[in-house]
Amino acid sequence: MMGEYRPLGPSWERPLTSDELRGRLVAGVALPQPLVPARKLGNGSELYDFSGAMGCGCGRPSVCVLGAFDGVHVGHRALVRAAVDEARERGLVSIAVTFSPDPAALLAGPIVNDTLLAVEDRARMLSRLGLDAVLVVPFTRELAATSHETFLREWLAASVSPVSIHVGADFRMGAGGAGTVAALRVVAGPLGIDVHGHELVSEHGRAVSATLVRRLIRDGQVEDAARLLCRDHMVRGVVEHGRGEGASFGFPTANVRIDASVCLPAEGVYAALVCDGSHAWPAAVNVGAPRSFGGAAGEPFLEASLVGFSGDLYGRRLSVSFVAWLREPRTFASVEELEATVLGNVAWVRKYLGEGEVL
Ligand SMILES: Cc1cc2nc3c(=O)[nH]c(=O)nc-3n(C[C@H](O)[C@H](O)[C@H](O)COP(=O)(O)O)c2cc1C
Ligand SMILES: Nc1ncnc2c1ncn2[C@@H]1O[C@H](COP(=O)(O)OP(=O)(O)OP(=O)(O)O)[C@@H](O)[C@H]1O
Repeated sequence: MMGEYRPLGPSWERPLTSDELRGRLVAGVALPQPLVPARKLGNGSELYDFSGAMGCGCGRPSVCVLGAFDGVHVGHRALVRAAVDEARERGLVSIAVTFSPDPAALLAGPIVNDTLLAVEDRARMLSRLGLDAVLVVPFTRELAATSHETFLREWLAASVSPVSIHVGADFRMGAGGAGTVAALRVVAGPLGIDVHGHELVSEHGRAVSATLVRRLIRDGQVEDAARLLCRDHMVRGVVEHGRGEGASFGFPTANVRIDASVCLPAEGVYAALVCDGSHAWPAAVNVGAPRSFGGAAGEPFLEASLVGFSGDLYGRRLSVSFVAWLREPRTFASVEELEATVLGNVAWVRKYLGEGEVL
């Protein structure tokens, strides 16, 4: 039960149970799950050795999965499962080799609000899928210009000794994206490394990708995104002082400065779970500066009205997990209308996510 995310479906015909709420927080790594400290390797990459299988070096033969794995969506999970299964059967070490920043982000230029999971949360999420280790390779322009032959022979083979590599059928790496599955096989074969190119996991005929999940989130379709992520999309940030008027409206709010580069959902109002690391509350969340008070569309802004919380959260680091879309942002003609509408949103949250503290 714990750690399981089960979508309720579009109907919301019943409230989530407290087990389901806790399960969603665990599945989304909103709770602080211990993560082994990363070990810096000579080549600048960082190794998270979850099972201790890597010992003092990376010399043991391994089964590898390769890619950015932003979001750790259902397609990434299938690939990791195949690698973990093979490693278990053959008594080998399983390892995800991932890159930071996401190669697509670096190559596309400065993209704001795009990351689904910060690298530590990505490692946390991958650790839960049974992998022995995650290697985070710093993705630089120099690495981008490195050929797939060089990366495979001199980099990968030297650092994680792969005997088998699992990637998606669309995978490409190395300079100019020349390292397709077929091209990797040409280089890997003589080195005694198998390359498995897996058919992509699809939904409704569309391959699942981090790009698709980002698009859904930016459109406010957080429940569809959650189905593909197997968890609620979560962002983290620190509580700052706002204008302080919310308290007098009958709904105090925490203004959260979201970490830069995180993929923020479409402007609008959501039902969410807010967690400070040890406690969590249901919340009605507004994304986007309040338009009734001169806020302009597009300003990065998030405020949460927590159900069952009273106290001070200033300076605290919170996670916000988006559970359901409630409505579009509005410019209200009067404070009374604003207050009634927001209190109506809070009532929805109270009904479906509970009356107060989840943890
Ligand atoms: C769940 C929720 C929904 C909100 N929806 C809107 C909205 O649609 N339009 C708007 O102008 N402000 C909206 N607000 C923002 C309020 O106007 C804001 O909380 C109020 O101005 C108090 O801000 P302060 O805490 O910075 O003083 C919403 C706030 C919350 C918590
Ligand atoms: N739907 C999928 N099914 C199976 N494997 C996948 C799927 N999507 C990606 N992969 C594989 O997972 C690894 C990590 O891929 P990557 O991080 O590039 O994912 P992505 O979701 O396609 O990202 P983006 O949309 O940003 O390009 C790669 O080997 C990739 O081929």
